[in-house]
Amino acid sequence: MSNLRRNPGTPFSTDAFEGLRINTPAVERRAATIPTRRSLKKEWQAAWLCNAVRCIDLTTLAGDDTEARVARLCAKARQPIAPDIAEALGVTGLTTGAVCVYPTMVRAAVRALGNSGIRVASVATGFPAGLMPLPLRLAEIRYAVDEGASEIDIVISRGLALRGEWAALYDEICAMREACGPARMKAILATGELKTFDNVARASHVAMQAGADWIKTSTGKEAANATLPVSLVMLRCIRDFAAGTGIKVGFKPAGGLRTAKDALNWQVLMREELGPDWLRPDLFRIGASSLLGDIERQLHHHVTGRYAATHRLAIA
Ligand SMILES: O=C[C@H](O)COP(=O)(O)O
Repeated sequence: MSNLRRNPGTPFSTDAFEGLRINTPAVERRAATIPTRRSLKKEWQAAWLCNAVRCIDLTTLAGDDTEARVARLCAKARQPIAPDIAEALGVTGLTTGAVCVYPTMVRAAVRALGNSGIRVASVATGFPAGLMPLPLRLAEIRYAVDEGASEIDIVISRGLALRGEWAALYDEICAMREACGPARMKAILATGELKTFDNVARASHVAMQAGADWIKTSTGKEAANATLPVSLVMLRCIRDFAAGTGIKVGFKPAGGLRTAKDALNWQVLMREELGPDWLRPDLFRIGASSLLGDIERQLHHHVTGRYAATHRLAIA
């Protein structure tokens, strides 16, 4: 995975989204075709599922998180599928892309992951609501980076987006990007709270202009999480931003992704909208706390012809 790719950002400009009007029925029609576009069978399906594992931000963001739970999660990130299944698939060295935790759990994750190369992502900026004074949100980013996080998942101020205060939103995200220092930044738009696709598109552009390395749909705590239509809107913005600036920004759907079929659908969407470059972990992450179990189940079925007993799939 490249450590070098960063989005340097661009000056703030409303040109990219001023006259923008998203055609909602067209977005919904196109998104509805995604699950039907490719029939991924047998070896192909197994390969795509292994790629999904590589791109997972294996997540625990619960009020009762403990260092012991984070250590178990990290063990799962290091060995996401059972060794016998990995061997039968001819896959070696498979890990998840990152683990994603609260700031106070970063140190435990760094310790548990050692020199595995798996990145530690931390949410910050008053996740999930972001309703804290800006200096405190920036201090939280710095704390997580000091603890060892190499990726920071910030939440945007939904109020600024809902009021159309795009320049103020840009300034805030720029300050967050600066506070991240060397850590790469994912900007969570919380699309379920932005009301319209037009707002989702505008917030996507503003976050990319402000230097987000990935744009991310949801915290997993909103009433509406990642959907294919909202993802399609964000991917079209990523495509336009890349066309206009030459800068490739990554995408992270998150929240409510639980099934192997979800993992396949989102990869098909990425492939169709942005091409194969965007199927690598430096440009694509799937944020999920309970997706890996079903992927493992499907891989087990692929190898053995039967589904594994639940106790074999103890976590995630
Ligand atoms: O960033 C990741 C999300 O919090 C995960 O949401 P989830 O628990 O619905 O998978």
